[in-house]
This record gives sequence, structure tokens and C-alpha cells, in this order.
Amino acid sequence: MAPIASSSHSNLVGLSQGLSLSDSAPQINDSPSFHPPVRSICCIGAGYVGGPTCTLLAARCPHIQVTIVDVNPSRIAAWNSPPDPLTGELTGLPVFEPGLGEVVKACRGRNLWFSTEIDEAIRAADLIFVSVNTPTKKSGIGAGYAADLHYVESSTRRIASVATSSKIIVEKSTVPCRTASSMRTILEANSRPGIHFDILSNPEFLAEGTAMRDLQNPDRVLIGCLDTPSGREAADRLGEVYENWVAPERIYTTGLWSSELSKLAANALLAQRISSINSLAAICESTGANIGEVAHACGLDKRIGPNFLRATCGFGGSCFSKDLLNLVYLSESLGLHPVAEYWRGVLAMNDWSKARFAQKVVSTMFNTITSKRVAVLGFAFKKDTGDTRESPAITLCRTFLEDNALLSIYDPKVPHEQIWRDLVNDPSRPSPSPYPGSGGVLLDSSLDASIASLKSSSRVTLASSALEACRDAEAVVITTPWDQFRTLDWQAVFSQMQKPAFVFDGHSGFLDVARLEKIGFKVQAVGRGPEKMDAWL
Ligand SMILES: NC(=O)C1=CN([C@@H]2O[C@H](COP(=O)(O)OP(=O)(O)OC[C@H]3O[C@@H](n4cnc5c(N)ncnc54)[C@H](O)[C@@H]3O)[C@@H](O)[C@H]2O)C=CC1
Ligand SMILES: O=C(O)[C@H]1O[C@H](OP(=O)(O)OP(=O)(O)OC[C@H]2O[C@@H](n3ccc(=O)[nH]c3=O)[C@H](O)[C@@H]2O)[C@H](O)[C@@H](O)[C@@H]1O
Repeated sequence: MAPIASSSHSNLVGLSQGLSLSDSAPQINDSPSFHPPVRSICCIGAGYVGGPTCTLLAARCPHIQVTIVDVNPSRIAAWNSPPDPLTGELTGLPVFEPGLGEVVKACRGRNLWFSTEIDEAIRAADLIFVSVNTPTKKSGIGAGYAADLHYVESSTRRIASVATSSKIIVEKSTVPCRTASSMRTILEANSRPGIHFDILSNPEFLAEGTAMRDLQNPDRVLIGCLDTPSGREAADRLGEVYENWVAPERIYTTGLWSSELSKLAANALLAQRISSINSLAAICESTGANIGEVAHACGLDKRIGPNFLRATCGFGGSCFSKDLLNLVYLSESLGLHPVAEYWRGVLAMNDWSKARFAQKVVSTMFNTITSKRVAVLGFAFKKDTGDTRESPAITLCRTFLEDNALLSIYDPKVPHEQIWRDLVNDPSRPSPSPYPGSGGVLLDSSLDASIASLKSSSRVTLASSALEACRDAEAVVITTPWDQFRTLDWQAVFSQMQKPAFVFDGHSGFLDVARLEKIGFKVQAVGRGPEKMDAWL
């Protein structure tokens, strides 16, 4: 495979063996004739990806009009919410991302619009990003594994039915391999005569909490296209948009199917590293080795590298599990059962890591947490986001509640209503969302009743600060590594806790264990062996 390099807008490299000609990356750049330079963009889906991605695009391309649309009016209203009158900050946005508010403020009303007028935005656009949710199917064929593509399909049908001019359609959502082919069939079967669509795959690699930084300075922009003159030209047009702020050598063009698969592959490989280090963390805890030292020692090898080797109480987030399940399903569908088993193992290790951590809390606290107050610090799946989808904190809190603990939970960004819903929602159903219609379950009466019952049981308190959450607690469990938890006044925490005061750190190397032990805490941290192992030295 050629290294990332580009001599034209399309970085036309990456012919993959085994692909038919139309699957492979194109080799030459034909003169344009199908699509004019992009002046107007529509993004369907105003979520964690569509919102930040197209906001940054609007900021870097003032000559392009960008309209982000969504079927969910409350989400769009939140994107259009006014600045706080006191601070001037945009605190009502539906997505919390450091730096996002400032960029929205600078562009909104200039060349950035948030709207529910989907048809109008589709008609006006030269290029359309499809950034809708692709959750794991909850029922029917492939339930629990396959991606639910009905949001992608309904967006595609809508484009076909309302478009009055030719367009470039860009898959931004993470989709199974060959989804572009289904989209093309739908578009061709439903569009008006004389209208031409080209479909590109342009997966998104941003991570929540660092989205604006990742979008501004991506490791790579991947564009998959068909090897046809119009497909190559469409890739050029999208490449030109990115070149307003991304160096051409970081824009990598491949065949469509390689691009679709690369997104699943990248997430699978990242998740695999976490499960690998978490498996080693378990060995450390039983031997007296320290996972921080082991990870550092391994990461010094340039072939391994230091990133994504932080042992934790398990990975979360809306995509790692979903995309791994998708890969497992794809492998099974292709009859590649050992491949499916291999990736399934990454998920199994993650489930085990969460269960193991919860078990450690219970066993350390003399094998019972019944009626003991446990302070849970953090509820989002990682710091600097308010997103709780697949957060390990949810699994841990549910386990503690099943063991009859009293929970006191604090997170700086997750709204209380979201925490209540996550605690009572059946995990086999879609993750509930504060934005009805956004892909999560709608608030229904049974959910409301469960929340009311949990609230009235007094088994869970939602605190307004970390210190408040820790008051009278017998244990503090760090589930999300927000910076403010590291710099907490731990002496003050200790003085107001029951004794012995336990701390369980779900993120290796996050807390200064030696300092906490000096204060008097009994500390357990993922991947840190027991003191007594060193006793024979
Ligand atoms: N969340 C993340 O950090 C990343 C997500 N992805 C992928 O991006 C895609 C979107 O993910 P998120 O933004 O997190 O999802 P999300 O659930 O936050 O947003 C999706 C939005 O699409 C809207 N929508 C659904 N169908 C629609 C339709 N027919 N017309 C108009 N709007 C519609 C929903 O109302 C929702 O607001 C998924 O495929 C995901 O795997 C990729 C990289 C990062
Ligand atoms: O497709 C997606 O949705 C995105 O998924 C991840 O991004 P994200 O889930 O937002 O955040 P990460 O930083 O990857 O963290 C995911 C989870 O892994 C955990 N993690 C991360 C790193 C690590 O070393 N150990 C570890 O347990 C985090 O605590 C978190 O729970 C990928 O990093 C993005 O490239 C990708 O675009």
C-alpha cells in the first residue's frame, strides 16, 4: 500500500488486491464535468458527529453555506439556543464539546444554519453529508449485532424524492461494508430523470471530548469513491473542501468498500488495544506488577506505541461496542466464524473488565455493600463530554444497586434526568436520549414510573459536587477521569467519610495512590498489585 501522499485533490492511491476495478481507488484525475465546486452543504443529522463536524467546516470554509438539519425539533432548537445573558457562552447546545460553543457563535447566522427544513436544505445543497445514527439492531434479523440502517435509508429516500439537481452524497455515519451500494440503488430507483448522484464514503474519526481538536487537525481524512469519472470527480470536490484546512497529504482516497471497512477496522483495533491492556491489568493485580509500568515499557517500543494502553474499568461510548458487534455480524455473514470469534473476544474481555472491577469493590468492602453509601464520581463515558452512551458507570451503578448499596452520584456535565433514565432503562433497549426521536427510546410511561420509584426509594442521590457526593460515604469509585477529581481536596473528602475510607480508581494512573494512602485511604486501582506482594522484598 502506498504511503499517504497526494499530487491532486484526490490522493489516488491504495489499490487493494482482490477488489474489482470499480472497488479500487482510481489512478488518474479526469477533467471535471459532473459536479461544480461545492458552495452549499447540507448535513442530515445534528448529533455528536453532524453538529461539530459541519460547524468546524463552516468555520474553515466561509465561502460555503452549511445547513445542519434534523428530524428532531428540540435538538435543532437547542443548536439555535441563545447565549447565556451573563457569560455570553452557548450553554444550551445539545452536545457538550470543549471549544464548540465559540465556533458555533462565530459562524451561526453567517454561513452556518441549524434547521428542520430538511427538504429545502437538500435541494439547495451541492453536497450532502448523511450523519444519522446507526445503532445496533434491537430486534429482527441480526438483533444485537447488525447496524440498524433505517435512518440511513430514510435519509437516502428523502434525498432521492426531493432533489431537483445532481448531488454528491457523503456517508459520514459509520456503516457496514457496501452500504453505499444500497444507497446508490435507492437513489437511482427513486430520483427524477436527468439527476445524477455520486456516493462517497467519508468516515469520521473524531473522539468525543476532543472533537474540535481532532476535526481541526485530523490524522487523516479518508474519502472512498467509485472508480468512475464522476466518482473520482466527486472525491476531488470533497477533497477541495477539506483542503481549506487539511494538508493534502493527509487526505487519503481509497475504494468505497475499503473506506467503509477502514472505519470499523480502526475502532476495532483501538478497542482491541484496550481489552488487551485490561487483560494484562488483571494479571498485574494478582502478581504485584504495575500496569502503568507495563504499558509504558511496552509503549516505548515504536512498533507498539504509547496510545490507548490505559487500563480502565472497561471502555464505553456509543461506537466501540456497536462497531465491534457490526464487525462480528459481518464476519458471521461471510461465513468467517473464527474471525467473528476473535472480535467477539474483545467485547467479552470488556464485559469481564467491568464485572471484575465491580466485584473488586464488593470483595474489598468485606464482601457486602448492602446499605453502604458508595460515592460514584463520573457518569459520562469519558471526561469532557456529557454523553453517557454505553458508559461503564451505568453498568457499575446497576451492579452496586443490585447489591443493595446506597449511591451518591456526581458528574459535572451529565444532566440529572439523563442519569435517572440510564439507571432504570432496560439495557436491551436503545440507550435513552434527552432528545426524543433522536434514536434513543422515547420517554414512555413505564420509564417515568421506574424513575419515580427509584427516586422515592432514596437509594440514589444525585449530588451537585464531588465533595457533596462523598459525604458519609464508605467508598469513592472513580468511573470517569474528570480532571477535577484528581485535584479534589482529598484531605477534606477523607475527613467527612466513614472509616475505613475506600477509594477505587477505575482508570489506572489517574489518582496519586501514594498520596491518598498517606492521607489514610485504602486504595484499589485498576492494574495495581497488592502491597503484600512486595512484603518479601
Ligand atoms: N459519536 C461519535 O463520537 C462518533 C459517531 N460516529 C458515527 O456517526 C453517526 C452519528 O453518530 P452520532 O452523531 O453520535 O449520533 P446522534 O444520535 O447523536 O445523532 C444522529 C442524529 O440524526 C438524526 N436523524 C436520524 N434520522 C434522521 C433523518 N432521517 N433525517 C434527519 N435527521 C435524522 C437524529 O435525530 C439525531 O439527532 C453514527 O453512525 C456513529 O457511529 C462516527 C465517529 C464518532
Ligand atoms: O467512532 C467513534 O465513535 C469514535 O470512537 C472513539 O472515540 P470515543 O468513543 O469518542 O472516545 P475514546 O477516546 O476512543 O474512548 C472510548 C472509551 O475507551 C476508553 N479508553 C480509551 C483509551 C484507553 O487507553 N483506555 C480506555 O479504556 C475510554 O475511557 C472510553 O470509555 C475513537 O477514538 C474515535 O476515533 C472514533 O471516531
